[in-house]
Amino acid sequence: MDMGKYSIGVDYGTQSGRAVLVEIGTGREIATAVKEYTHGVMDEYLPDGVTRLGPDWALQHPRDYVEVLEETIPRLLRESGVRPEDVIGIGIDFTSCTMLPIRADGTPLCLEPRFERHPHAYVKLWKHHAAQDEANKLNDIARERGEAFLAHYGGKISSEWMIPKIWQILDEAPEVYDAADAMVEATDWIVMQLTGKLVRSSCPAGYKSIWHKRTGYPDPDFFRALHPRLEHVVEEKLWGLILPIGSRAGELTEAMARRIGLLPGTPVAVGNVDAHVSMPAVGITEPGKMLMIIGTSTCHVLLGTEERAVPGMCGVVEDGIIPGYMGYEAGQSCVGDHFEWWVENGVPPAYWDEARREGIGIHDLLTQKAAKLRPGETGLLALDWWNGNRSTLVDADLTGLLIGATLATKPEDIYRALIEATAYGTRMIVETFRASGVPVDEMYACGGIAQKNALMMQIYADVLNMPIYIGASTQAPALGAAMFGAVAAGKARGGYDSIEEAAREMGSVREKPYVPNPSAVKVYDELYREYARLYDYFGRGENNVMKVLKRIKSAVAQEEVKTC
Ligand SMILES: Nc1ncnc2c1ncn2[C@@H]1O[C@H](COP(=O)(O)OP(=O)(O)O)[C@@H](O)[C@H]1O
Ligand SMILES: O=C(CO)[C@@H](O)[C@@H](O)COP(=O)(O)O
Repeated sequence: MDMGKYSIGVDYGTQSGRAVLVEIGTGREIATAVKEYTHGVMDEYLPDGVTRLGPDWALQHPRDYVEVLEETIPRLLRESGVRPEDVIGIGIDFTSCTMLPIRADGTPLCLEPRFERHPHAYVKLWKHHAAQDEANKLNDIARERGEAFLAHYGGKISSEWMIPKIWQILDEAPEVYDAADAMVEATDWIVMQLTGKLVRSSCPAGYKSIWHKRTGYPDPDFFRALHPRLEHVVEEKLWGLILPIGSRAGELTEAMARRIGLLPGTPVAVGNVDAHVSMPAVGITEPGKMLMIIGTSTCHVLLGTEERAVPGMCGVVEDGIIPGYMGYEAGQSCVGDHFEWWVENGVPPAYWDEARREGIGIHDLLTQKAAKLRPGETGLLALDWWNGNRSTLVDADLTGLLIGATLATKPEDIYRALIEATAYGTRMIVETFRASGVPVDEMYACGGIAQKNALMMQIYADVLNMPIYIGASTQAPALGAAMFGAVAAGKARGGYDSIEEAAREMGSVREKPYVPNPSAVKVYDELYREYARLYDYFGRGENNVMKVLKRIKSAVAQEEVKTC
């Protein structure tokens, strides 16, 4: 074993935490460890198995996040033989806005006996969409008041973000709101567990908490207009130093060092977000190159030189991704989740048997079968809104649509149509950026699915009519987090002084991109035009049937709760 220097990155995804130990200088991933969350995503019941959650809820358990550290980091050290003194830094990235109410010392409220059966005391996962009413009211009020911040967020604040989630807690559980000394992003909370102090990251603050590098948070007047008790929400619940990404949040405490096998005093980077952190891991540090991080959902991140208003984007934040640039984000709320839904609910036993016989996963079986179909052959077209629309409509109340099914439609036809729908959704986002004056010249992809599903990447190349470059790492977010860990350590300790330097040495893409096939491009152009018509028809108010159905469903659910 040579005595190089190493950094650890921990990527907190939707279903698991993944840690990598990376060699400084080469970006070589020496060891990887994955821990599925013990409680997974809680969307029906609390851990007691009886406390029922409402529609659109999605919670997590904060203890699972600490377990990830305790299990994966010692495993990395054991398997690699790397000495703790050669680990010069740690970086974290997380899904976002994944948030929780805590006491001032960092204790999550859900760990207190008084609150363990209280849904609002748990972590609200990014895809918790039950704050849509609050998001709608917030957007109406912000529009009426002519709030300038709306332009930084594509004209709408999403129900996935911090302020609607805090407001939902206040509306539905004022006792939890009162007991919370702070509301924090999970990325900042886990960094607090490592360092013992609360430091907020400028990245989620900028994208998810309406914080701006130059102007700070919105005025108390705005918050008072939402709810009188929110007037001082910033001082009361969002306090804490905000540091830019790329800085050091602090050092590993004695207590945590003992639990995870590293040395106390190891530098810890300011927390980051899983999408944004991936850009340097793919080696991107300049404008015009859009990166798709494809997993449970997809995030699209892009650098620009000017702050433009792009309708329905998630946001533009100065220094939000790479210092010195405007960082743009857009996204799709379900991509892998979309395929998972189909696999779990629509695929007959015969297909599962076949996958077992062949010794492959069900996704691989469906992908193999779908790959035999030509573009257009299924006769199907879908809208990719099974978990709402994150960009460009920013509406969690939109739902899925499949059109063209017949008695001859097969499971792989639908699987392919769902893949194609996500590709059209991405094309809609790319076209919206371009139409708003933000160039998108090249496309990149990373994340679990980009690595696993070649058919899907080929369909994206064909639908977008652009080559798709794939990040070389199988764990791009964790690699990016490790790179930020190395920057937190700094050159003097064997790391880097800037993320650009780290990206040059440690970030990379696979040699061969997926290239568009001209005959497929032609068919997909025609199908995309139909997709765009359906998108406008169901998404921009001409036909609100999706919302009507949701309203009826929610009324029935409330009726059921009353009669229980
Ligand atoms: N071969 C595959 N093709 C398409 N989707 C897949 C495949 N294998 C798994 N998935 C989907 O990928 C998602 C998990 O993505 P991943 O990037 O591993 O995790 P995360 O979203 O937690 O970061 C799941 O929703 C699953 O349905
Ligand atoms: O919204 C963001 C980042 O802004 C993501 O954290 C969220 O889409 C979840 O990502 P994953 O699908 O779990 O990779």
